[in-house]
This record gives sequence, C-alpha cells and structure tokens, in this order.
Amino acid sequence: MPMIMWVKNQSSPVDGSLKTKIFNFLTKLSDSDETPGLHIEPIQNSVDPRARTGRIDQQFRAVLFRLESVGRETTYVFEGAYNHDEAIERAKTRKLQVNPVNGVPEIIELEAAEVDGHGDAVLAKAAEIAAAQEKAAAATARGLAVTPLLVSRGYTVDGLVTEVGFTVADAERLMAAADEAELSHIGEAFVNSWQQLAVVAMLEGIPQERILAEIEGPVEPEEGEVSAQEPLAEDTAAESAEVGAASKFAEALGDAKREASDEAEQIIRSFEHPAAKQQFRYIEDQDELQRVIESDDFGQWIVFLHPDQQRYVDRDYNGPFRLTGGAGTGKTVVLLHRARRLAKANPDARIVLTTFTRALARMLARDLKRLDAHLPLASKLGEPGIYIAGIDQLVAEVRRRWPKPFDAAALRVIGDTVGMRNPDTRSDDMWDRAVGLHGDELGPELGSRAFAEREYLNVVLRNRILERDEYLTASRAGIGQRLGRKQRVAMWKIIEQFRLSEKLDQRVAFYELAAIGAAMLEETGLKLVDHLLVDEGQDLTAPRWQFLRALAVEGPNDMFIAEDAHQRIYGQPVRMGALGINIRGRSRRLRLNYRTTQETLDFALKALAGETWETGEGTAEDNEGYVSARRGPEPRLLESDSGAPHSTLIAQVIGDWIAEGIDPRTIAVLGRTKDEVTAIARDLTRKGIPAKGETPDSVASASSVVTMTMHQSKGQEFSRVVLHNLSDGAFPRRARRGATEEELHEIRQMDAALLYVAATRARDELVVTYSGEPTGLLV
Ligand SMILES: Nc1ncnc2c1ncn2[C@@H]1O[C@H](COP(=O)(O)OP(=O)(O)OP(=O)(O)O)[C@@H](O)[C@H]1O
Repeated sequence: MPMIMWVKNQSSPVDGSLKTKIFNFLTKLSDSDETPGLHIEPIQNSVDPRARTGRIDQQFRAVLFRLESVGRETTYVFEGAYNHDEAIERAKTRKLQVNPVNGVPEIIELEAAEVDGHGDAVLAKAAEIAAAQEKAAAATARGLAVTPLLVSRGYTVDGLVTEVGFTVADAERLMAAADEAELSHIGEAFVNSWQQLAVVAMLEGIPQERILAEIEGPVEPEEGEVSAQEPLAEDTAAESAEVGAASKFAEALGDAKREASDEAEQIIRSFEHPAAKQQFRYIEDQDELQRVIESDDFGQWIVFLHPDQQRYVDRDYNGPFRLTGGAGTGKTVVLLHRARRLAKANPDARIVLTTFTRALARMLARDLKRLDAHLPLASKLGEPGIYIAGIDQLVAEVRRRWPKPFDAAALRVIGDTVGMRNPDTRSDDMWDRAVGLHGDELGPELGSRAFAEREYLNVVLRNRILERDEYLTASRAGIGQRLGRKQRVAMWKIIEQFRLSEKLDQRVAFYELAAIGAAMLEETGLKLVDHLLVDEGQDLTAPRWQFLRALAVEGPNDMFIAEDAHQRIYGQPVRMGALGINIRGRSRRLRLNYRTTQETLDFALKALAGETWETGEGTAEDNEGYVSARRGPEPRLLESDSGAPHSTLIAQVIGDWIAEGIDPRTIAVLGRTKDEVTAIARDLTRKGIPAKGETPDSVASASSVVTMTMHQSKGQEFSRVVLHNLSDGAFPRRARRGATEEELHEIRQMDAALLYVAATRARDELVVTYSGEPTGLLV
C-alpha cells in the first residue's frame, strides 16, 4: 500500500468541497495507485521523471512525485491540487530533489534545459558564481552600490551557494537586498521551508558559516538532557538516530548515497532531516489525513513544526525545563505537541496540562483536540492520560477530593480551617482595609497593598508562618526590600488583620488555597502527576509553584514550563529555584514569531524597552534575535478628537477593512476595561458595524467584530486589531494618590506588558487610537 507524504503548500489554497475530494483521492491512493478513476499518470518531457498527475475530479488534478526504492512501499509526495492545465504545467516543471549542499529535500522549478547536471550543482555553478561576483565587484568599483545588508554582514554569493545551498540566482537576489524588509520579502516568497528558515537566520544576524547548523536545529544533547528522541520512520530509525550535526548528516547522506540503489532512496531518507519536518509530513492514517487537510493557514502548527519546536517536543530532560520566547513563537504549540508525544509514548502516564486561567485551559483543551482527537484524556487528577485544567481548578479539585487532610494542612498554613470558606480572586478590599489601619507604621515607601500582599505570598505563606515571632526572624533572602524590626512588627499586624477579615467574611484567597494544597500534598506524599506541562508560567505566584512542585513526581520530564517574562500581567517575578524547581541550565528560547508581522513586533517591543524583565531564574529576559518571518503594513497611530469617543474613528478603520473583504470575525477592538469595550461594541453596532463583547470562551464562535479587554485577549489572535485609547494618562493607568516609587514602577511595568500582549494579538495589521498625546510607553 503506497505511503502518502503531505507537502506544505502556500500556492494551493483549497475550499470546503475540494478538501473532501482531496481526502477521497488520497485515501484511495493510499489503498492502491491502481484504483480505477485515479489516473496516476507520468507527464511527457517533465523535468522530473517521478512527477505524476492524478485525477481529483473533472476540473482538478493532483501533482505528485512517485518514489520507489527497493524494499520499501511506494511513496507518493502530494505537492498540491490545481486546475487541470496548471497541474500539468507544474508537474512538467517541478523537481523533487535533495539539496546537494544541505541535504534537505526541496521542490524546485526548472526549465527542461536545466535538468542535466543540476545534481552536481556546486561544480556546475562555479562559473556562474564567479560571474556574479565579478558583476558585484564591477558595480562597487563604479560606485553604484550602496552596501546591501548581507554584504555589510559579511555574507557572499559563493558562501550562500556552496555553504548554505541556495542557487546562484537566489543568492544574488538575497545579496542585493537593501535592508531587512527587502530580505524578509524575498524570504516570504521562497517555497521551500529550509530557504525560509535560512532567511530568518540571516534576519537574526546569524553568521553565514552557522546558517546551515541553524536550519538543522541544535543537535548535541545539552546539559540536563537525557537523550535525543527524534521519532524516526521505519527501518532507517537506528541509522538516523545518529543524525545530527551538519557533518554527521552529510556523512549519513554519503552512506545513503553509496547504499541506496537510486536517488529515490536518498530523497526518502532526506525526509528525516530536521528542516524537512517543516515542509514534508508522512500521513499515518485517515484521521491524520483529515486533520492535515482541514488545517488552514491558522492551523499549520498542527502539521509542521520548526526544527527548534520539534526538538523541545521530542527531547527528554532529567528535571524541570523552561521554554521561553516572545509572544507568538509557538510556546503553546510546543506544549500541546509535547503532551501528545508523552501520551503516545506511555498511555499510562499521568500528564497534566495547566495554565493561569480557566479560560486559557479551555483553549488548550480545544487546541489539543484539534491536534489529535484520539488522545487518552483523563477525567480527574491522578488518572492516566492528559488532564487539562487551570491551576486554581487543580487546587480546588484537591480540596474537594481530600477535604480532611486539606483542612488539617490549612491549620498549619493559615492557622485556621477553610471548611466552607469561598475562594476569593481579588482580596484587594481586605488588603486595603488592613494597610489602611497599620500602613502608616511601615512608612510611606512600603505602606501599600501591593507590598503587603507580596510579603504575604513570598515570605509568610511560603514559609507557612503562623506566629509573630517566627515572622520577625524569618529569612527574606532574595526578596529585595529590607525590613527593620519595627517595620516587621507593623507588617505582621497588617497580615493578622487580613487573616481576621477573611475569617470573618468566610473567604479565602486563591493563593492561600494553593499554599494549603502544597502543604497537604507534601505532608501526605500524594503524587498525582508524572509529567506536568505549564503554560503562561510568568503569571504564577510562589504558592502556586509550590503546589505544582508538590503535585508532580520528581524525575525525568517532571515539569516543562513555557513562559515569557514580558507578558507578566498578573503576578510578580518568582525565584523558582528557591521553591524546589531547579531549572539550572535547562532553559531555552524560541525566537521566530509566527503570529505577527515584523512591523507589529517592532512596535510592540517599544513598550518593553527600558525595563528589566526578570525570569523565574532571576535572570533578565532578553529579545535578542527575536524576529518575524512576515512583513506587513506599519501600525497606524490615529488621533481622535479630544473628548469625543474613539468609536467614530474605529468605525471608519473597520469599515475600510470590511470593504477590503476582511472577515469581521477576525477583527478585534481591545480596550482596558469591560465598560470601555461594551461601549465600543454598542457604538460600532449603532454605526452599522455589528460588534459584540466576547469572552475567551465565546470568541471562537463570534459572528461579528469582536470587542474584548486586553487582559482577556491573552492567548488569542486576530487578523486585525485596534487598541483603544492608548492616550497619555490612560496608559500607564493612574496610580493612587501618594503611591510609592515602587508602586509607580510596578504599574508602569504591568501596563507595558499588557500593551505588549495586546499589540501582539494582531497577525496582519495593528491600529492604535489616542487623543491628546499617545502613551509614553510607545515612544
Ligand atoms: N510551526 C508553526 N507553523 C505555523 N504556525 C505556527 C507554528 N508554530 C506556531 N504557529 C502559530 O503561531 C501562533 C502563535 O503560537 P502560540 O500561541 O503557540 O505561541 P505562544 O508563544 O504561546 O504565544 P503567546 O505567548 O503570545 O501566547 C499561532 O497562530 C500558531 O498557529
């Protein structure tokens, strides 16, 4: 039975009915290529003798490459579906080959006359390269050339051809790019993923000699890594497990060349190259075929992973691992694929996928289902399979199922049982009351709600302190702010007052519940999870980390944490090492932004400038090499008349987009507060642009323009985004009267993070409205 290889294809968009026909065609083909009606036919005078067309229906033909190698099933590489004539033309002029320099499979376009000698590209092209270089030198001599970007970075045509694998013509075009925008446009137009990856590496500033290693992905096992776990096809597995560094891969290819009876075998083996996974994918069964066909532009992550992403999916680590990366780099995508990989490897494993909010957890559940609807799901904590819940839901479940030990632990953590007390998301009023009573004794610098709450979380709850004397001598190492004895005495009064108010109101804060849950799990030794996968780690507070640490059995792959310090919009930085989560050396970054354009990314990054963003290891998060492969329009800053609602302006912008044919459901207006976004929805609707306030749960089924708060937009994405009222004075938000320096800084930082989160929700275009002056966070 033939095997089917799916190729990522940007030039063959397919609609609903054609999808079904392609599914039927490929299903039949995978049964037998002799099934009547398929008409698998070679093309006369095609540049690739393996090219075939097949009949999808009266109008459409499939373009295929047939690979036959001794001892293997026939493989059909499905390049795409096209109108009859276009399909014939493509099948005639496209060649599937292994790039002779980098060993990655590629599909290239050739004229019939170019066929001969292409395999020996390096030699055949020496003369061309020399000519190109002469031409460039002559231009420079005539003083015509401004120094193009890659020239200034030390790249050469020769190097791009002989070290990376570009054709001379492509290398020349790349070398002529004046700036990053032009380079990026050239990259976007390439059809092969390795070419796109190479251009991204150039945009990141990777030197020419390291580009090849970059597109292969890092290869040597790193500190803390148990082993390389590339999932391998069939009998090439043992051999290919060795595949890695450029030289090793070249060697393997050399061996393959000798061993393989023909070129088809080399092509088949080259599909195992890490960079090939971005473009070529074997279809395992009908379910997978269905998923792959259904995955539209937004769903490419389901099928094709970047070599770095694939690596963090596949590798095993002998302790907690942290994956960081800017917005839109695919951290969540890695978590989902990793959960799947772990579940498939061991169906008995207890895997928990968790994140900061319930709504985000529901999104994870939805996307995991899209990735694979047949994964074993657990219905409660501690069962084999994948269990998905928000962090506080996990705590609540432990409380519900083990009420007695939970209450016993509560006595030891907060000095009281929690019995029927209600969880309380925002304890602000309680803290305000407590600080109002005793804050003066702390002094103006420290007498704030934020400081008291942080002290409670990071010192009192963390160390399970019940008595004043214990607090007075407690270690505050790593906390930053020094406190004298008098101040500690005052702080303890605030904390006692807070605890008393909660008791009287029969309330308990979520972070207290997490602290109690952690204590209970530690005391009972109950370990309910083998592999914990955590998204949005930057927002978790110390007690929640303690809870998660206590939940999982310590050992290989126990905790895999995705986070981005720049997106911390709820909590404070937490030193994870002090909480028993030792990442030391097991932390890596993703750098390629898949979601936004470079223009939007640059704009969003402005909000982060000038601040230090602390990671869970106490180091500073950086943005080096963080790029997008896509370009688009510059974000627009539009001024609205002072005092007037911005909705008139927003209605114009959205009206234009809709007139251009943009689907209204992919447009979002984001504002700071619920009231603000409700008013915008109402105004837009009145102006003839139906819009509705959505929540993270309802947004997937939105039927009109979406309005949402910026906080709710976390984890979402839209084609076009309008950020409402980024005016000076509105952003950063006003602080309370008498706010401390520390509070002001905290507000500024949280609002910068919020702005960054909101701006990076836009895939294609971003518009910002303001009145008076735009916020200083953007300049
Ligand atoms: N390999 C890939 N191929 C195509 N698209 C991808 C790939 N990886 C991620 N994406 C797309 O990039 C977008 C962002 O992915 P994801 O949400 O996983 O990123 P993230 O790093 O978790 O982002 P954020 O931190 O902003 O929540 C999604 O639309 C996803 O489909």
